[in-house]
Amino acid sequence: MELGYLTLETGEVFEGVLIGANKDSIGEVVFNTSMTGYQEIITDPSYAGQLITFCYPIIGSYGINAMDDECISPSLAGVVIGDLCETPSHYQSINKFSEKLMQAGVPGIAGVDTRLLVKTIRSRGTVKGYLSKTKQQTFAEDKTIPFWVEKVSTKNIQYFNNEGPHVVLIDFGYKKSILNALLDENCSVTIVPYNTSFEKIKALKPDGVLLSNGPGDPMALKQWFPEIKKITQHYPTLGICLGHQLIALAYGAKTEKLAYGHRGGNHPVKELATGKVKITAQNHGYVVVDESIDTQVFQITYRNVNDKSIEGLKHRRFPIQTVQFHPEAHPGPSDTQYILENFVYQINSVGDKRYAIK
Ligand SMILES: NC(=O)CC[C@H](N)C(=O)O
Repeated sequence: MELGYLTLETGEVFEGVLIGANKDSIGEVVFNTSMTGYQEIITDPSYAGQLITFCYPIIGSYGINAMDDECISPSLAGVVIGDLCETPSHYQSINKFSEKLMQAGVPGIAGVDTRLLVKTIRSRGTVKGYLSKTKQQTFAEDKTIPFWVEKVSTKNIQYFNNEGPHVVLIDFGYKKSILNALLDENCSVTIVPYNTSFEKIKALKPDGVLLSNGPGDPMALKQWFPEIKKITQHYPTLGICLGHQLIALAYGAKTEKLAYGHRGGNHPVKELATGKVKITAQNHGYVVVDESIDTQVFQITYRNVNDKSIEGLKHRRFPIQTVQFHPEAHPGPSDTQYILENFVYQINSVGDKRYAIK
């Protein structure tokens, strides 16, 4: 085992042993508080370019299975973990965590005092980190921010036929479990690249449109806001995470970066209509700014219980709903899975009622 270092741009150095792909890596150091679901997390395209620190102390204990990948080629910058388990025990396990990283070309560092690292990020805010065999003395001033959505979005249109309503899924870096949730609801799904125009989407004759999650700053997609607005005005629409932010921006709202983001499977969110609190899966660094919402146009439907930030919106005239959290719940909890079911129900009620409602 070779020693390695995670150097933060603020100067702190964390020592550990290198695991996974043998390469240096630079990325935004973020942390995730989920107690399970490391496989789904490392394959979630929304983490593109980020170094994920797992708060849960042991990673790898139930191995890697054949079903839970969220994408084919993981795009995260690397992982930072406490204890690495190299002897997984689960009847569905086909691989070890460290082998999965190696195969995916993702570097990592284990044996790190992740509790101290998370405390550091919480006091400093999200910082850049450098993962390497050596301690990094200085950080090169690299001002170019990759356009991650373009890197992870599909290049080709993909079709999934089913008996139910036809949903166009705009891929900003979609998680496979969003597609699976739609297929479970009997939908036909067409996955299209992030930059598909309104006219092209219209030609596909959708019954509804879903704007997916995805990596990076939503403002990187500024030039597409007018198209997004047009699309949402023509079809029942659901926006998830980045999709939620893009719809808010397309209607003139603003987004801002959180100090250290919301990432984990235990984030409480209040449904304002009922006062009920749902425990949600989250993974985002940006939020929609409260004061920037035109409340004549959008109703705020959900709020984060911890910091009161906006977690959901509903258009007052058009059938548009958005959520900042992840209703596909992969990894869980599944408290808000009904949002995807309601979306399909809404498509059926808005449409020509051809389809039986489950
Ligand atoms: N999961 C997502 O869609 C993340 C959205 C966006 N990239 C953010 O960090 O806020």
